[in-house]
Amino acid sequence: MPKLEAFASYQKALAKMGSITPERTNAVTKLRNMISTPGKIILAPGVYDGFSARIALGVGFDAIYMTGAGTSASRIGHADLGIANLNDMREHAEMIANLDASIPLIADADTGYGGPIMVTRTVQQYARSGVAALHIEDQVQTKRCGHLQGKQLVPTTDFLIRIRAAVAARHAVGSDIVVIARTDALQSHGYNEAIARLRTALEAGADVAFLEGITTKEEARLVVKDLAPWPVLLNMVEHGVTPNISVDEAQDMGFRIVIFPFAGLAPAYKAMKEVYSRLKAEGITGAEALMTPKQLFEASGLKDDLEIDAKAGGTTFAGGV
Ligand SMILES: C[C@](O)(C(=O)O)[C@H](CC(=O)O)C(=O)O
Repeated sequence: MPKLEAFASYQKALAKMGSITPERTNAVTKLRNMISTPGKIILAPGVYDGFSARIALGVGFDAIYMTGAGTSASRIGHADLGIANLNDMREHAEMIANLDASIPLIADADTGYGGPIMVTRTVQQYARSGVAALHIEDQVQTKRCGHLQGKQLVPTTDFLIRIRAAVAARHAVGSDIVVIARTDALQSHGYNEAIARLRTALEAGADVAFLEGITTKEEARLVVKDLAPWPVLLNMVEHGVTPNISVDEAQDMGFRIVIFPFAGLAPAYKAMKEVYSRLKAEGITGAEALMTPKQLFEASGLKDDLEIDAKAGGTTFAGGV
């Protein structure tokens, strides 16, 4: 391969890993372009760690979604109760965003992890880490999953302060990161209050609205209509409080983004539980249908890594692995 061509391909491999900036800007721009494409719906499956992200990236989606619930479960082994902090979430998001920096990562940012100064740090750190969009909500700091009972909210003014801080923060770092305003007000304050909160947040500069815990298809249709022309995200937590709405249905309703937070975590739980239980009971995993170690590593970017090593002139893996 001529030297220049080899260098370009080396740069491309590095860019894919997020080591240089153009692809990162692309992910945000790409996401913004998709959001502004009329009729387009962005489907983002939930990923909760590097492996699930690799698998989703391999299947190929417009974007991927880093679930806070899944991050909490996989990174710190806790339920979604506001236990994962900014550092846990940001580090996780940075790793995931840079597995393939050309695919936009939408990441959960919970409450923004404190007052306006913390929200500013959150947005700036997420943006610098390569995250393309983040959502900030109006629950109290000791938050809980939006599909659990007993949620408590901050007053609208405090929610607005969070959103204002988020919008100002992205300008300050020269980022175009997409700010998604999420309200959890539906459960305790009702539909009208929830819509009013979202409208205020959008008027303050948020790009996308997220009504958490939609309980009926009628409500789903209504939120899109009531907030038009602003883009609205649908959180498709299966077996939570929201009825099952397929991607096609969500598109017909006019949603612009749909996330399936537990698309990876729920089946992973079931599969692991079964195999661990079989191992304990029978002394064998029964893994006949599972992959070889090499195939598993290929799912984790083995080929890309070997290519980087070889292109840089490394000889460690020259004989194959
Ligand atoms: C979207 C969400 O914030 C997440 O962490 O993925 C959760 C999902 C869940 O715990 O059901 C939420 O809806 O609060």
